[in-house]
Amino acid sequence: MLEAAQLSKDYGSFRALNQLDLKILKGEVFCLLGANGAGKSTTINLFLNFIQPSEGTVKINDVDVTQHPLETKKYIAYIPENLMLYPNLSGVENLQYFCGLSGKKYPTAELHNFLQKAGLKEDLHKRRVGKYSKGMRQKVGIAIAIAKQASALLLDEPTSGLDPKASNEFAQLLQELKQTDVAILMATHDLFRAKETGTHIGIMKHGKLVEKMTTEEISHRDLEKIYLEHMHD
Ligand SMILES: Nc1ncnc2c1ncn2[C@@H]1O[C@H](COP(=O)(O)OP(=O)(O)OP(=O)(O)O)[C@@H](O)[C@H]1O
Repeated sequence: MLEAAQLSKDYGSFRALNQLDLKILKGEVFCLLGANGAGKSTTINLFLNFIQPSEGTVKINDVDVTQHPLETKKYIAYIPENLMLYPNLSGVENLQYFCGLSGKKYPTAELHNFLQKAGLKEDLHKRRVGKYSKGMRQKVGIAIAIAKQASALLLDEPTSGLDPKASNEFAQLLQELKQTDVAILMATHDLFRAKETGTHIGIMKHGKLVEKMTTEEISHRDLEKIYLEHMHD
């Protein structure tokens, strides 16, 4: 579970995040929409303990991220816009390395199994990651999340720059992960994917969550309308 309560972040006199209240349960995919600079990455970075809150609390599985950063890091997997992997190592070697960092050691066959589950074709497993496309690298990120048995997944614009097929595949993987009781927070500019993939949608503006809804209760067209209305006023 991901939880923010009255969470704010100030940079000097500038408030980048303003009193965010948010709860994402296991099996939920919360898609955070908003213009550039709205505070989406700030929110994700607070969950990751990359930055410290100015006010309020941020918790993962009921554990305070600021007070217990090492413990909460064990629960989470993070896929940024450009996942940093080692270009000279293969997909399976990268996976092995990142599993090792989180204290997990798997037999090689198991590592291949995780990559397979993440949708990476077998002939790519042993190829240098430097030759991978962005979509393939993102799949290694998903494999890391699966191997780590992460209970929370944070994604910052993971599909930006992916072609529609790769983006669709990525969305399907998230659907599968959702079934495994992971709480997912994804910052995105893609309204279509947010509606398709998310269980919940939030719209952020000037650091404030100005709208929160379930994807069930809203059509694509209405979502776009509500989003644009917020961007114009
Ligand atoms: N280290 C920093 N120092 C000062 N201001 C910052 C810092 N990091 C972020 N900001 C400001 O905080 C605000 C929120 O930024 P944030 O990166 O969270 O936006 P975002 O919604 O993720 O945008 P994008 O869609 O462009 O990724 C922006 O105005 C940004 O300039």
